[in-house]
Formats: sequence, structure tokens, C-alpha cells
Amino acid sequence: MENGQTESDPKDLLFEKHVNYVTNHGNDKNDFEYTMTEFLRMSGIYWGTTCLDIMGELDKLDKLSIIGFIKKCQCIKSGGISACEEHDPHLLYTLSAIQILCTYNALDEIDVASVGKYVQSLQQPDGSFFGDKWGEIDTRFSFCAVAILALTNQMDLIDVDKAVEFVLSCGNVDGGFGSKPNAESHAGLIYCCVGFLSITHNLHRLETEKLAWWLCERQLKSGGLNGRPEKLPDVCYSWWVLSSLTIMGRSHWISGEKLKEFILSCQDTETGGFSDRPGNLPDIFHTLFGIGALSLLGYPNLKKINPTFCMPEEIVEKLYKVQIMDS
Ligand SMILES: CN(C(=O)[C@H](Cc1cnc[nH]1)NC(=O)OCc1ccccc1)[C@@H](Cc1ccccc1)C(=O)N[C@@H](Cc1ccc(O)cc1)C(=O)NO
Ligand SMILES: [Zn+2]
Repeated sequence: MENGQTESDPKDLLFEKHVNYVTNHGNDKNDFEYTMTEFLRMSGIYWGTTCLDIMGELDKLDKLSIIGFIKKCQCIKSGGISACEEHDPHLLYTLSAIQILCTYNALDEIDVASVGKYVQSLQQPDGSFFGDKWGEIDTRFSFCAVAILALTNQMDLIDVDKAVEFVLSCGNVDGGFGSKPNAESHAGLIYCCVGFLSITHNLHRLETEKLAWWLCERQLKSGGLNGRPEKLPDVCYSWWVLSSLTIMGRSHWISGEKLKEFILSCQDTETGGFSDRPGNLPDIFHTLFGIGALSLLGYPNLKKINPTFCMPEEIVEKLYKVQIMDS
């Protein structure tokens, strides 16, 4: 390996290799993985565009074909957007599509007003949100709803106070949050609920010290972070945990240096890309969240990323100001 690095623990970000990995990923249409991930294609495109933009290489992707794909995925009747053509619309993929369009400054390419109506149609009397017409309720969808409305400046379409009440009802004694009332705390859902509260300017409702403690306990001696007690470290939890701590102004409660080493050790030195933990196969999802966490840690030559929206800060600043607690 160049400059004495061993295969297993590259000390630097293999920048070019990651740009090539993301650019070439998903090009092989008949490749098995590509077909098996059709159900979340829109999220996959969001992961790729955001990752390249953070590395300053967004122009490596074909903007017009991506926008054309999104237009074909907007459901005329409901206004919602699906993961792929002929699939049902869902809040998860509607958010991914809005995030992509904001990055390309192309929101006017779709019917934004009907997206707002779709989100509005999914709010329930208790303030919670269905993910789609099939009626699953989860705090993930509360986050998707307010993130979409914040990015499209349509927050007045929903009952924000009721939405806040529902999310707070999913709080646990450990200061964390689950997917619904009395569900176990999990770092991914904590990210959704902390992000939701930052967007709705309700961060003061958090039990910040308790929650920051639960989050910093996720760091293991490897430097990596896990999603729940007793679990293995995983590079995507670098994002879910660190972005939550950053929003709460407590990112200094973990060792950024040890976390950086763990993230860099998850790079695939052959193909580029990041895997969930050292030695596994890379994927586009872990590549975005590895690069995103390095950006939060201030790694050089990466654009600053917004911890709430997981999009470049420069894009979010133009569209929307969110509340970040003074650290
Ligand atoms: C659906 N999903 C997940 O459940 C991942 C799976 C995983 C990755 N590493 C360990 N497990 N988990 C995940 O995203 O957990 C973080 C999280 C959980 C709940 C809410 C928000 C974030 C991943 C896709 C994936 C599947 C399998 C392997 C890698 C990626 C995913 O689409 N995550 C979504 C968030 C999410 C999470 C869970 C869901 O049921 C749906 C969506 C995302 O980050 N969008 O930008
Ligand atoms: Zn993961």
C-alpha cells in the first residue's frame, strides 16, 4: 500500500476511490443488488447525490435523468412520491426525492403543493403520521413529514403542536425515543425525534443531559458507535448518534478522534466505499453515513453537512433555518 498503510487500517480518506465507487454504483442495471434494492431506489439516489455533493463531485451524476426519474415517481392522484415507478408512494421516499431536488435546486420540477397535501393527509388525530395509505405509525414518519414541509416551506399545512405531543409521548425514562409510545430507545429513532424537535424549534423539551449520556454510551473501545446497548459498532450509527449529539450541542461527549479511526477502517481499499464494519462489503448507504459523520467531525476537503437534514449546510441555509442548541 502507498505510504506504508496496511490494507486493514487506512489512515486517510481514499477520496478518489469513493467518488468512483458512488459514480459507478447502480449503473449495472441487471446487477443482482441493483434489482434487489428497487424498493428503495429513491433513497439510494439520495444517498449517492448527497455523498458526492459533500465531496464536491455532484457533477459526476446525470442531473436531468435523475430529475426525470423523480417526476415519473410522483403519484398524480395523491401527490406522494414512490421509491420507483409503479410502486406506491410513501413518506420515506417522498423525503428522499425532496432532498435530491433541493440539492439540485429543482423543487419547481414537481408539484410541491400536492406533496404538501399528501403529507397533510397522513396526519392522525393524535398528531402522529401514517407512512403511507396502509397506516403504519412510527416516529420516523413524523420526522419525514416535518422535514418535507420545512424544505418546501409548507409547515402550516399540519397541526405542529399535536405532532410534537405525539413525538414527546414516545420518550423513554432513559431520555431516548422509540418508534411509538413505550417502544425501546434506538439511536436511529432518537435521530428522527431529535431532528423533528430541532425542525419544530422544541429542543428545550428534550432531557438533554440524560439523552446525551445514553448516546455517548454507544461508543465502544474500537471507537465505533452502536445503536443500542450490547450491539456491535456500525459506521451508520456514527451518523445517527453523532448527528443527534451535534444538534444537542454535546458532540464533544464522545472521542471524535477514536470515531474517525473506526470510520476510516471501514473503507474498502480496493473498490472504494464504506462497509458497516471493517472487512465487510461496502454499500452506498454506509458510504454516505461514513462520509457524513467525517464531515460532522470536521474532516478536511468535505463540505459541512447539516446534522438535521443530512444535506450540505449550504443547501439547507438557503432553504431553511433550523434550531441548533448553543454548545
Ligand atoms: C431500511 N434501512 C434500515 O433499516 C437500515 C438497516 C441497517 C443498516 N445498518 C444496520 N442496519 N437501518 C437504519 O437505517 O437504521 C437507522 C434508522 C432506524 C430507524 C429510523 C431511522 C434510522 C436502510 C436501508 C438499508 C437496509 C439494509 C441494509 C443497509 C441499508 C434505510 O433505508 N434507512 C433509512 C432510514 C430508515 C430506517 C428504517 C426504516 O425502516 C426505514 C428507513 C435512511 O437512512 N434513509 O435515508
Ligand atoms: Zn449500518
